[in-house]
Amino acid sequence: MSVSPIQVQQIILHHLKMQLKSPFSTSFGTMQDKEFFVIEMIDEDGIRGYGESVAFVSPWYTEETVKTTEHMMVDFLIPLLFQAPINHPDEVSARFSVIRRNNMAKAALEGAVWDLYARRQNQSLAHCLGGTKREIEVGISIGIQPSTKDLLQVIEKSLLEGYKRIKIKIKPNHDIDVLREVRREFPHIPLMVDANSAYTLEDKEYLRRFDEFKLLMIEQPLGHADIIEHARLQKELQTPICLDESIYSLDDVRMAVELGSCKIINVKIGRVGGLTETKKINDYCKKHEIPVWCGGMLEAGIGRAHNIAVTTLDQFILPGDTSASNRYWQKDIIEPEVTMDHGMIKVPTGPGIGYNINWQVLEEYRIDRRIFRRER
Ligand SMILES: O=C(O)CCC(=O)c1ccccc1C(=O)O
Ligand SMILES: [Mg+2]
Repeated sequence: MSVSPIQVQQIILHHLKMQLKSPFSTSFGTMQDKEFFVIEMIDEDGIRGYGESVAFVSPWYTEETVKTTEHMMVDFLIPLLFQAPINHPDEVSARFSVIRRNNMAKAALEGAVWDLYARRQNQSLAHCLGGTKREIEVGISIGIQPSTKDLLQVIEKSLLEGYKRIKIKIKPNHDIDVLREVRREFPHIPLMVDANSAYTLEDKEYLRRFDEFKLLMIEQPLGHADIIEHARLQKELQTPICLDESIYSLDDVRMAVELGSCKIINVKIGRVGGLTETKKINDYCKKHEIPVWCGGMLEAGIGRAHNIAVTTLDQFILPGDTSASNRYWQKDIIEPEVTMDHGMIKVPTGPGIGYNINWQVLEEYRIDRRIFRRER
């Protein structure tokens, strides 16, 4: 165990490209694979911490991309980390605050600092964050399927596998008819929808019809940056609105809660800029009795492990999108892989993220590697 400051000596960016087991479709389009960086961070004692970037190749979900992530890390954020020792990972977001936004780039590096810190303490990341759960509940996010028949089959299979709640992606002309059939087949399952910003306030009357399906929530129906119109919509809906794309920070959460724009928050570590900001959102939402859950970005094992750790925080009271490794991957880059049993994932207790890197698999998927050293 070490209480001395962390001096980051070396950062290696492993650029990976992994094929999804099956394509994932949303209101924006279809993804066949995931490209991202594994961040390997090494301190003076040779102890290593790992992070994973979550931005996609194209900026459909947020403005960040794989390329902007690399640019931000290489030209701005990594130099800031080398500049001075870090007493505690909570300092990293403050140090990064001289750079505007680019939250996913920041979170990827900050995640590696947290893992490194936890490993130096010989404690689990979940413990270092203040999380207490020993296992977490797992929901599934099901992409838009070729037909409703396919969707019903995927739902059936997911229920048999034990998932605790079902989320389906919707878009205009692929919503109420689909929901009617899903509810006919599965009248009582915990069900929610995610629109990824596919509607506008002009659809208000139409969206009110969703209330009859007794959904747990409707995720991000309106504009990706909108807070005001979601507040107008929430007043008209019984179904709770959950914000995803609109939430970049604790300040956004505060505005949304104060204006009544949503009743539930989806937190993605990358979108809000890291684990420290996630902790703050957890604490604020606890005080204001707003349920929180952890969203997913089709992460490989390292990102998945960070999601598991953060879901152990006390206000993460709804099942999230973080599933087992085999939900998306033929082979994951960690060992052991993340597994699910009866809709639950056991939180690892080993140091840091609690999983080891499977280097053989990682190297199979690696398309590039860049090494950065601190100048003395
Ligand atoms: O299973 C996952 O990792 C999350 C799936 C998902 O819903 C999603 C996947 C990619 C981009 C955005 C979203 C979303 O939550 O809106
Ligand atoms: Mg979403």
